[in-house]
Amino acid sequence: MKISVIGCGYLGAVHAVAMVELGHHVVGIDVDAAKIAQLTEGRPPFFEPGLPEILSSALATGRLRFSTDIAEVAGSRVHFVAVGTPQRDGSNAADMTYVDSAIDALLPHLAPGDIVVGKSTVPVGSATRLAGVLEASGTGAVLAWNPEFLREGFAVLDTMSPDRLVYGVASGDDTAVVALNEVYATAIAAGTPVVVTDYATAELVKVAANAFLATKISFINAMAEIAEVTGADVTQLADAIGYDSRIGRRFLNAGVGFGGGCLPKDIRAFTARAEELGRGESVAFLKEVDQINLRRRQRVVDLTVDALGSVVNEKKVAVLGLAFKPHSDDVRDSPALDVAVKLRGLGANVIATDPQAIENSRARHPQISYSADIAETLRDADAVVLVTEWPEFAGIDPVWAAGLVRNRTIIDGRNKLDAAAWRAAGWTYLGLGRP
Ligand SMILES: NC(=O)c1ccc[n+]([C@@H]2O[C@H](COP(=O)([O-])OP(=O)(O)OC[C@H]3O[C@@H](n4cnc5c(N)ncnc54)[C@H](O)[C@@H]3O)[C@@H](O)[C@H]2O)c1
Ligand SMILES: O=c1ccn([C@@H]2O[C@H](COP(=O)(O)OP(=O)(O)O[C@H]3O[C@H](CO)[C@@H](O)[C@H](O)[C@H]3O)[C@@H](O)[C@H]2O)c(=O)[nH]1
Repeated sequence: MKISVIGCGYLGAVHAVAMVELGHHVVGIDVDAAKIAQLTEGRPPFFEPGLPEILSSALATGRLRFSTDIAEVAGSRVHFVAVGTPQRDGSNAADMTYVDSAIDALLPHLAPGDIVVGKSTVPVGSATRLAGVLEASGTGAVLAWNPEFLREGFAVLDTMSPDRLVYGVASGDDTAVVALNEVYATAIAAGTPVVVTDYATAELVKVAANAFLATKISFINAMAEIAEVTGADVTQLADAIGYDSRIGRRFLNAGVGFGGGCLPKDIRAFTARAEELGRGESVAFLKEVDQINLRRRQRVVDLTVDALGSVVNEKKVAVLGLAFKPHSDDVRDSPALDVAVKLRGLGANVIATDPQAIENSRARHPQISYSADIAETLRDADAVVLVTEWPEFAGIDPVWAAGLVRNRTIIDGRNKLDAAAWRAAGWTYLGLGRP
């Protein structure tokens, strides 16, 4: 099938390439000429494990091309819209301007029978409004909403083998269902469940899933706050409640909290949309989820300041991690980068390292010092803070690290280190929600 993908960021680039792997012909469109040039040369504009390999093999098939010219979508039957929906400036709501302009740009190039498929995460009600725009255009194209659930760091795997597929379609619209079943034929044949529903349910499935995940993380972080005043150990608590299969152990890792380009902005946009709908109270708890999450960042900062004896100025703090999670270079709303920025703001001499996220961090926060070298980062540090649990950091030998720093204090913002081993090497080890 001939497919277009509008928006080639973290979601769209992976989606475009994966669709070629599934046997389709794909054109990827983006307004960012530099991104399109890199993709055309086979260089992903961001770090995603496995993407360089499948991008090269997809380009080699001759069935993948990238362009800034939206007219090149002509001839495609299915048009995926994967542009950003970031938090709007000065508000919690989602910024829909990129989706709106992508749809407007598509209109002149659509033909009867074309399917426009939204993948971006949008406020509930958007698809109905956009279906109206398509209908009024007289192009004969129809709209479906097919939210995406991929995780960064596992984006290729999640796109090729999703847990489920959700299609939001207009009542009685079989054409979109048939077309999407053809697009995802390989995954469906492998047993991926398909939920065919209305627009509103599809839109809500996406934000409800992220709201649930964010709530689960803030729940365990709330328990960490209680553990901190009672001497309990939140990691053992998580293990013990996680054995209950109704609860499950996944997403119960207490620490510096969630970040990224999805969970934080999606729970805020959901709250804003519910308020617009007059149902703010139904999801008011998500504001608490957000607050608990942000308090954890401050907790790491406070622990570090205490460890420095409250005199932060000119003290050297080594920050291990900048990306919002391992296996990603994404620093959007990253708790790790936020902690580094806050400590720098208090006057500390912050030096931070990350296997992939230094460039993105430097572009946003040049006031911080960066090093690609772990030893250089640790050398003469007055305190060490681990905020992204890259395997490179979890594997640091505490005896080796002890020989580099000025003061052996480590704040483990992800509860990933072996506390006993670090203490045995002479370190003051401070976890979150752990005695
Ligand atoms: N990143 C993820 O893991 C993920 C997963 C599921 C859903 N989502 C959702 O997918 C959407 C995209 O997220 P992302 O992380 O890929 O964002 P992103 O910022 O990485 O990518 C968006 C891309 O769209 C391009 N763009 C903007 N306007 C355009 C236009 N009019 N025409 C063509 N291209 C345009 C931008 O230049 C950019 O490259 C968001 O709604 C997000 O919530 C993201
Ligand atoms: O127990 C946990 C699990 C995760 N996190 C943090 O939560 C954030 C989000 O992690 P994750 O959900 O793995 O990353 P994303 O790539 O942002 O994926 C989420 O957001 C995407 C965009 O909407 C969805 O598609 C995915 O299904 C959803 O998991 C990261 O900062 C993690 O460090 C924790 O603090 N504790």
